[in-house]
Amino acid sequence: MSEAAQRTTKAITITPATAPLYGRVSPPGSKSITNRVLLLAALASGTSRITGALKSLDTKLMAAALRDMGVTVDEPDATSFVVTSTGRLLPPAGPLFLGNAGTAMRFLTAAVTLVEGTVVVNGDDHMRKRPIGPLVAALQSVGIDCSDTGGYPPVTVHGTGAFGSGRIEIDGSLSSQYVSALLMAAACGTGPVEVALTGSDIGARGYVDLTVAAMTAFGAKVERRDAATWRIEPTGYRAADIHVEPDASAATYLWAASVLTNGAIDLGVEAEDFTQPDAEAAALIAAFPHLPAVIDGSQMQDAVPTLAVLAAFNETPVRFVGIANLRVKECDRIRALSTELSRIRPGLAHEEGDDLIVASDPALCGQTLPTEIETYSDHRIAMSFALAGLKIGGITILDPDCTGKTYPGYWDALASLGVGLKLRQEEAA
Ligand SMILES: O=C(O)C1=C[C@@H](OP(=O)(O)O)[C@@H](O)[C@H](O)C1
Ligand SMILES: C=C(OP(=O)(O)O)C(=O)O
Repeated sequence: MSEAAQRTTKAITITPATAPLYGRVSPPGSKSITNRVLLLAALASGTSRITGALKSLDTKLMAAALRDMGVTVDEPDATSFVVTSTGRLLPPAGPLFLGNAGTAMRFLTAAVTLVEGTVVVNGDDHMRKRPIGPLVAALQSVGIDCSDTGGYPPVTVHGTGAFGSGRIEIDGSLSSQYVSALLMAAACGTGPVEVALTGSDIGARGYVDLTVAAMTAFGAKVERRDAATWRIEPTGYRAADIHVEPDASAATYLWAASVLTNGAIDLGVEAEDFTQPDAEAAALIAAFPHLPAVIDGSQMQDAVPTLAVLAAFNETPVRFVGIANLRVKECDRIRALSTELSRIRPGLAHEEGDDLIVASDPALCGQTLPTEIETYSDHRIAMSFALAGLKIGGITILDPDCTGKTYPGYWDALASLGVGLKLRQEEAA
């Protein structure tokens, strides 16, 4: 956080919607796809043009890290990157700083094995609490000289300029990003690489599918041998021109705002046209206020905060299962959702193991319950609880700028739909 930001505290209070929300809001480009194609373009020799891209903190951190490794990343407009590279990453002058951008941190931890030299990959205080040990162990298992800090960042990698070849096993249960990271680096191997899952099944398989699709667009050859194994040929990557689809996780807030206010927000893209896993949440959101009694969040993890806040206004309670790895996202989201929902109304949500149960209370609509929502520097907590403010008076979101991680224009988007927002900015004590 900048020094100036540390001196001031910001908060936004949402005015409940008194009429259905109608209008057109285009979600920003997909964070997951943008950070994949930025890296793949950097690993390709030539010039790649990326349009429809997300410009947010997470993608700016990825772009900056690539520039630190000798890649030319131009930004001709608000939604484009033009990446020119030799296909080789050069040793950076200092540690790579990746904030709390999980995709940048995990993807680059594997990619910098392709650098001839030592690279330190680090993040902010929040990132240093997000596990990376399984990915480092997998890299070590194929002879890559790297180490983490007690299973967490910073990671130090002594790269040799190549990824090697053969079979690499990875426990992806904590993060599918570990799998994606290995797959993308593997195409730069000295021979075929086989990536095999160990441990329990991974959630968010849809993100691995995103990775394979992005790799293929840049000329890689990936064969899925079975549900837990991929074979990657040592093709390297060729430059490509890519148009990034809108962000499906960002779309969930707009879909939820539509159903909460009985409105119709036009996103300019249909749910079935997304390739990202969170688009699966569209059907559930459309079922509101008759959400099912149990929702398995494992394949739509980033939509769970949206769905959990929606569940507070559902006709019946909802249990969220398959969400254990929400504990190691930007914050412990299970704890954050339970705590902040119950801050609105005691007992509105609680944890049972790694399940989240939302009691649901449609009578909350129309009440005024002044509540300051702690957002834990988590963009999805901020964006999700803003939805509660559409139905309950007095909902204030603390540190609203944290939405800049993936959706800098979120508050402007709500305002453009006629949502009343009151900004409070105070000099920090
Ligand atoms: O691969 C990706 O782009 C992502 C994978 C998911 O993380 P994990 O696989 O770490 O759960 C998701 O939560 C994140 O927002 C983006
Ligand atoms: C978990 C998320 O992002 P990341 O893991 O890329 O930091 C997210 O965007 O919800």
